[in-house]
Amino acid sequence: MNDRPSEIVKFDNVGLRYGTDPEVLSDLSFTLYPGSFYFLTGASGAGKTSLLKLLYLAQRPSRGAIRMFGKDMITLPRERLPDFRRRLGVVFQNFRLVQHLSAFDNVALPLRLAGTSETKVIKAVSDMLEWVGLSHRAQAIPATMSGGEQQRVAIARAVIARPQMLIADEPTGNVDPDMALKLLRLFEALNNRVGTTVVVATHDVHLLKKVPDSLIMRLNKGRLSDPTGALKFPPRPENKQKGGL
Ligand SMILES: Nc1ncnc2c1ncn2[C@@H]1O[C@H](COP(=O)(O)OP(=O)(O)OP(=O)(O)O)[C@@H](O)[C@H]1O
Repeated sequence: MNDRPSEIVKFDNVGLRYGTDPEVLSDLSFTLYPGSFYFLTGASGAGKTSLLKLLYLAQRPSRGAIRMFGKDMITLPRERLPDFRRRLGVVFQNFRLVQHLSAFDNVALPLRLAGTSETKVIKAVSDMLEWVGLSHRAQAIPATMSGGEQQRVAIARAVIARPQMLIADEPTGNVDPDMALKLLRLFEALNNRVGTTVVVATHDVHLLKKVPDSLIMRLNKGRLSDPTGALKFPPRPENKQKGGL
């Protein structure tokens, strides 16, 4: 039985200010649908990271309503947030790898937290490291890795447990164009085969054209526009959720 909500995220008139500063996000009203692939674009300082922080529940809005997974996130008790965060895979702009753990153990974290058997962890993490071209760096700790390598570890960690929603902040900012495309294909595979809703913030306009079915959200000085109009009539990806990654 499919008990997934018909919308995964709903923002209604959301605003965000830091302290007493003017709002950095204003009047955001939009819906994200399960299984869709969204790009969030906008100039530096437009508010992309701030919007992603609201999505990955690191920040509460100053006003407005946010529903995620069918629940009101504004009134949700703080102690229930971890339940919802576990459904999300997040690629942070500054990676946030655990510095004393190897690449392998960083990627394994979400599976081990979920109680996955060690045999399955070894297979899944080895396959994932191979996909992102880091098999030979499995035992390296983050401080000895390049920015691009750390970024790939962060991406592998975010997708390994097949989250319901993947939120990625400039996930290809530190890799060359070939690797950027490969990582995008990984997100697409997760989106197509597992049905993960994907939200990727990027400056890179070339990236947008690489995912034909993607929807574009554009931020300009904290306000959202929808240049393709697609957000108003989001596709219902009934043909997704076909199988494993
Ligand atoms: N913790 C904070 N405290 C105060 N102001 C902040 C904070 N985080 C972000 N801002 C301000 O909010 C605005 C939006 O920043 P944000 O990082 O969300 O934009 P962005 O579009 O992600 O930028 P970039 O592409 O450069 O990462 C900026 O004016 C920034 O200075």
